[in-house]
Amino acid sequence: MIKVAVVGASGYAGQELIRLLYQHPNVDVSTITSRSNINERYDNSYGNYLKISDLIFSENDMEKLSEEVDVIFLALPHGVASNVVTQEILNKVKVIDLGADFRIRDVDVYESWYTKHGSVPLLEKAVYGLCELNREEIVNTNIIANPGCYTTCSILSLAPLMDKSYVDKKSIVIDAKSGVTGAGRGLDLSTHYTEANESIKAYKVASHRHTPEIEEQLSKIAGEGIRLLFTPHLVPMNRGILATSYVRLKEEKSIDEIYSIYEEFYKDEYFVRLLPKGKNPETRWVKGSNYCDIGLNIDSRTNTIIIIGAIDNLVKGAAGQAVQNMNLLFGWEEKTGLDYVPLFPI
Ligand SMILES: NC(=O)C1=CN([C@@H]2O[C@H](COP(=O)(O)OP(=O)(O)OC[C@H]3O[C@@H](n4cnc5c(N)ncnc54)[C@H](OP(=O)(O)O)[C@@H]3O)[C@@H](O)[C@H]2O)C=CC1
Ligand SMILES: CC(=O)N[C@@H](CCC(=O)OP(=O)(O)O)C(=O)O
Repeated sequence: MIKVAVVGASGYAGQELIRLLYQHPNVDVSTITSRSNINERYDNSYGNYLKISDLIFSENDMEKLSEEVDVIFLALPHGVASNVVTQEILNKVKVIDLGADFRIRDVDVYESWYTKHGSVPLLEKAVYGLCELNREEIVNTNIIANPGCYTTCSILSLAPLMDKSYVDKKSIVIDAKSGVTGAGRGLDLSTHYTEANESIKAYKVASHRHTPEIEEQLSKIAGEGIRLLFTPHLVPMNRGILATSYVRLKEEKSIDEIYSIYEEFYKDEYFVRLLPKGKNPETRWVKGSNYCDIGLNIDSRTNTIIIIGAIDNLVKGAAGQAVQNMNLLFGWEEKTGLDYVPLFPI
């Protein structure tokens, strides 16, 4: 049994992590922290833990935690983690950060989309924790940058095509939709029930911070700089991301050819479910699970591949992927504690 701490446990991503960790056979959630709920019971914040957990919030004290646990999960807003993680802490404990602070290797890019980075030397030690692509690097690090929700879905949707010369890599467009939990539990008028329900809107058009994260990872596979268009939308559902990606072909290809590429790329991936030809994912079939469902289509009139990806933003897009990363770090089977049938109906 290892001991873990969840910092930022009062938020949605932190809660989802604790829910998954409670069902993990090798883990004891020994400490949960927050700034605003110190000394309060967890089941006061989240009634789903009644009679299940006696956990009490403590303060965010990284030094103390690094002496007490084997893994610290950080589920904090952007810009906080890079000011609390130090090399001294990483010498004692493994850190899995669910935020964006360690996701982008190029500090200038990070600072132009986010804020000043608090620990630049640690950036090159951090590994981008998209398990399906970076398994070998993940097992050898003490600091994992868990990918963002939109980015997980988009990168898994597009990765198999990135080294193909017949794909026009300047043509990529990603149109993505997210449920409202993607915005966290904090109060914000745009995620107020009456503001978000019965409506769909695009937001942060041509300026969403997941754009450079997707570009950096896809560029690594392509071996050239990728520039793409990414437009997120808020839709009135609790969980789920659906990303529709469009990529032009330079020459004609059949759906069978493209399908074989994805089949081969993901043949050993437990959490990627390539749907049969002619079918496309729906967020309702992945809710509460760590699966990423992918559907493939070709529009022969415009010679465009249309890839549809679906994940649960809180699971494969955050907490589930963080547990998958922990499993890799400790040499456990990757699906340990994550092997659930998605919840339906919900
Ligand atoms: N929601 C999602 O679908 C996803 C979220 N993530 C990432 O996970 C992280 C947490 O997101 P989420 O749970 O949604 O957000 P929430 O707003 O729901 O939770 C944020 C948490 O951070 C704490 N916090 C807020 N401000 C500070 C601060 N300045 N210093 C220290 N702690 C602070 C909050 O508690 P308190 O105020 O009590 O300290 C709370 O525990 C973010 O980085 C987000 O990008 C990643 C993928 C998907
Ligand atoms: C609906 C909604 O607001 N979603 C969030 C993305 C949440 C997420 O996963 O991104 P990070 O991990 O990078 O925060 C947003 O667009 O900012």
